[in-house]
Amino acid sequence: MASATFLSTLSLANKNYLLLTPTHAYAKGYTNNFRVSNLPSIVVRKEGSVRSQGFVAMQEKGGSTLSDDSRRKTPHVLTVAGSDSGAGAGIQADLKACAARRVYCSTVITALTAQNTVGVQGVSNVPEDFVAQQLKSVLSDMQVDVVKTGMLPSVGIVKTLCKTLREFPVHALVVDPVMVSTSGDVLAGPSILSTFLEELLPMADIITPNLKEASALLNGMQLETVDDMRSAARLLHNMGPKNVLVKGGDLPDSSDAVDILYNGHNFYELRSPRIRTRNSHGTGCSLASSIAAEVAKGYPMLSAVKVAKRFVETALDYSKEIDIGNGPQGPFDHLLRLKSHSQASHRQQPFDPSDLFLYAVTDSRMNKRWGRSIIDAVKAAIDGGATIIQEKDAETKDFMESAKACLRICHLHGVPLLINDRVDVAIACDADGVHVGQSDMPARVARTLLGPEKIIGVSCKTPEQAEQAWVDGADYIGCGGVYPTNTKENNITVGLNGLKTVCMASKLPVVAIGGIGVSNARAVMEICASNLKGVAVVSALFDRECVQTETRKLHEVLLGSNIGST
Ligand SMILES: Nc1ncnc2c1ncn2[C@@H]1O[C@H](COP(=O)(O)OP(=O)(O)OP(=O)(O)O)[C@@H](O)[C@H]1O
Ligand SMILES: Cc1ncc(CO)c(N)n1
Ligand SMILES: [Mg+2]
Repeated sequence: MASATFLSTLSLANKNYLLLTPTHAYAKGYTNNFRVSNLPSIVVRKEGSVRSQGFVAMQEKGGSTLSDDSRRKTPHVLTVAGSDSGAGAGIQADLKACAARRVYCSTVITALTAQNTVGVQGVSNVPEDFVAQQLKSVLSDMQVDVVKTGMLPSVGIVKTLCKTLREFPVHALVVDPVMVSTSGDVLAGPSILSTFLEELLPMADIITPNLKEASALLNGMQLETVDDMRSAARLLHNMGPKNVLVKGGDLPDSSDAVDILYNGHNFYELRSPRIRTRNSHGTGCSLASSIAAEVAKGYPMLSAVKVAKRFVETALDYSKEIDIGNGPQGPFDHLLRLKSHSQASHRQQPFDPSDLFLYAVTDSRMNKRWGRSIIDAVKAAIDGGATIIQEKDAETKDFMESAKACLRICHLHGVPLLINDRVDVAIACDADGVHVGQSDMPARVARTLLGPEKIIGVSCKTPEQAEQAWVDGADYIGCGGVYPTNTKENNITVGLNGLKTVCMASKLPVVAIGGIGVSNARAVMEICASNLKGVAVVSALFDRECVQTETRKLHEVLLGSNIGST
């Protein structure tokens, strides 16, 4: 480990990183973005985005390998909420959701509720000074990344919380402004509204009201349509939180579960099919805790909300058969059936759209032609500056072997590995995700199989396909062929215009593909769409004698352009 006052520029593959120790991160003022007090180190990318150093094994300037795996920080959420004796919502839901998302969760209990599937039979608030004592116990000792609030039943408790948070600042604050349970019982009365609005909301990184709560915060405004939800999100954003998620679980006559996320610049309409189930008690608490969990892992807010929503949807789907209690709303299952999904507490590599910068797609025929193994090809591409790798077309048996070997190399260098088409191979080797074409398994089905956090890319040629990719939960779009190519037979060329049309039509990040190389990469970038994040290449890297040299040349061209920087 580098010395405590060490600050240096590291070169990893062709990327430059700054290695900052905790001392320096504080000194540099990065603590607002990332809580680093017991992180051994953080990596700050050249472009400025900050990442926790989860899987680090990197080459230091002097040549020694830093391996911090054993000192990895556990992501930590503190929930400040009420207990639900039925254990579907409140503290109990938060603990289960965080456990399912593999994040540590500590608890400050604000109230006890006697509650079941019928409704809330009683509430007993925890005395204010004892809430303060619990907060201090946790925050003064444990390294909390994110505080998530649920039921805050009195003005005194809200004020105590705000005061304590000013004393012990954390990386992020997720506020679920719980007021009324779905059964209609009051959990926090109207008297707390003004303190919520004046003190708590302005401190929040995100607030997650349901329709009734959004209406209560907005003086009884009627909310019945998705447009109303957008207006509410904008008005709530004016009250100070950085992000607003208006949840539409209770939207009448909607076949989809629609939520609106607004960050002050963009609206994101997040849709998932409405799961027909009685077991939906606690969805709100679980969603907010899952958002907190993903933010604690280092996800940006939009990704955190998307992953959290997918998790709630999957859990609802898996809970349809549960039969607990006699009331109208049963609890859902956070853990039991979800265990089949990846057990990792850290994603090896949270998806960052800038990873699409130089996207290398391997090709077994070309490797054969040039007498190199796929492993050598991947190593050379990464050494040349490739930022993401997609492994393509091989027989299953070889594919598994080579995918595992490539994964090790990729992860050593912080480069994600995606598998082309084969969701089964991606699952079997725990790759970072898949890329599917229009005639492959639909992205929505791939998402169900892969779980909420894996990366899914979809090939799209039209705005309609791009829209479907978003609806299906894809993370990025591959658009092309931009130019004619020999790699893919009978592939329709969309040209620069087609590429631009798809970029303009979608909020998803886009990588351009098809006939791109050193000579024309610049022209591709110059279409200047802010969501065009990079180029994907096959022949220009792998149908050449020296993969590393070709990758490096392309890397230089891309660096010289303004790709992804707008
Ligand atoms: N039947 C459903 N199918 C799919 N998603 C749903 C369903 N019901 C709710 N959701 C989703 O669950 C999340 C929580 O939303 P909801 O509106 O239910 O919150 P809430 O009313 O605060 O929940 P709670 O029941 O815990 O009070 C949202 O992302 C919403 O879209
Ligand atoms: C304790 C508690 N918190 C939150 C909710 C909202 O679902 C609930 N029903 N109970
Ligand atoms: Mg609800």
